[in-house]
Amino acid sequence: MSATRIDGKAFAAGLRERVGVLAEEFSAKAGRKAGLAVVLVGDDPASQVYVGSKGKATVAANMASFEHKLAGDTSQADLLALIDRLNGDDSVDGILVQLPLPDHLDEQAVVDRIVPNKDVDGLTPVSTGRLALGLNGMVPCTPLGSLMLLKDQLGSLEGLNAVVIGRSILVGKPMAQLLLDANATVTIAHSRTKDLPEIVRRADIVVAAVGRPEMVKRDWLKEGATVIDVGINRLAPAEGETKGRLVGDVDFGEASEVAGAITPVPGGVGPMTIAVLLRNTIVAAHHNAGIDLAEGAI
Ligand SMILES: NC(=O)C1=CN([C@@H]2O[C@H](COP(=O)(O)OP(=O)(O)OC[C@H]3O[C@@H](n4cnc5c(N)ncnc54)[C@H](OP(=O)(O)O)[C@@H]3O)[C@@H](O)[C@H]2O)C=CC1
Ligand SMILES: Nc1nc(=O)c2c([nH]1)NC[C@@H]1CN(c3ccc(C(=O)N[C@@H](CCC(=O)O)C(=O)O)cc3)C=[N+]21
Repeated sequence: MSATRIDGKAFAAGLRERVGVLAEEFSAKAGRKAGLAVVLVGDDPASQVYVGSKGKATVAANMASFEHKLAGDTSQADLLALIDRLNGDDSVDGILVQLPLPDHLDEQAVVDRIVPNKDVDGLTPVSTGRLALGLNGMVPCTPLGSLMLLKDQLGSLEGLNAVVIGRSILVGKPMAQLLLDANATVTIAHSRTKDLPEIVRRADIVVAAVGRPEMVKRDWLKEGATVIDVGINRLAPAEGETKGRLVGDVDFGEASEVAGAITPVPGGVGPMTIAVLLRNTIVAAHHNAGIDLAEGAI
């Protein structure tokens, strides 16, 4: 049996298209474009690429993109001062600080400084608290994009056993919360989990968000399971390659033989993250400008 390949890239393109239409209408009503500011500290080449592609996608969706690239030795005070400036700038609707930050910076203090109504990454205490309480609010992009793919694939998630591998604030925890809200039965696994393959074998839904290349193997999966591979790992270049291959946390070749459906890397969750970031930004822009956006409009 060969699994259905879940085409995140195509789903994301559709979402970006709808965001683009809403953004066009927003500009006409508000007399300004919706704006997203992305802050990058240091010159990690992979992060540079993400920031560049986010910027292009933002402009393509009829929104304004503000990129702030700061030196790797930027001080906490200077970074907080930039956040304060963006908080007070009416042309900025969303602020994303690319994580991880260099070690000398206090990540949570920086994220906490973002005003909740511009928290398009859903990482401030207000956003995480609202998600925990089941209230409307900004939801982190990768988990929300993953949930969209799951609902598209499966319809109702009610009563399904879901195993999330990883418990980060950015991915694992909010993913588990969303699955719980969708009435799945949720298990969260992490680096101290015992008998991980056995736990994963019980799952109808597996979300892998670990950061370990091709960790999840064929015999970890129940026949027909739906697999969401969040991992983005760059392998070392093979002979004759200049750049190593990009792989997920799941061994795609093996898993495809048992899973019912699976997201590829690249072309799965990654493009959804960017599309949902734009979606969150247009939602924030409507709130910030006091313009109604119908429930379920996007
Ligand atoms: N596709 C996309 O859009 C995105 C992809 N990513 C990718 O997703 C992956 C995870 O990202 P993120 O959540 O930020 O990573 P973190 O490093 O913050 O978290 C990794 C989690 O995996 C757990 N873990 C580590 N090793 C094991 C193991 N051997 N067995 C079980 N659990 C383990 C850790 O457990 P513990 O808590 O005990 O340390 C931790 O909870 C990365 O590859 C990242 O690049 C991230 C964001 C967006
Ligand atoms: N505050 C914060 N929020 C984030 O959401 C965040 C972050 N920090 N730090 C880094 C991770 C990583 N991340 C990705 C987004 C898109 C792709 C993506 O589009 N990937 C393409 C391939 C890209 C390529 O070829 O390099 C794909 O999977 O098809 C990947 C990874 C967001 N992150």
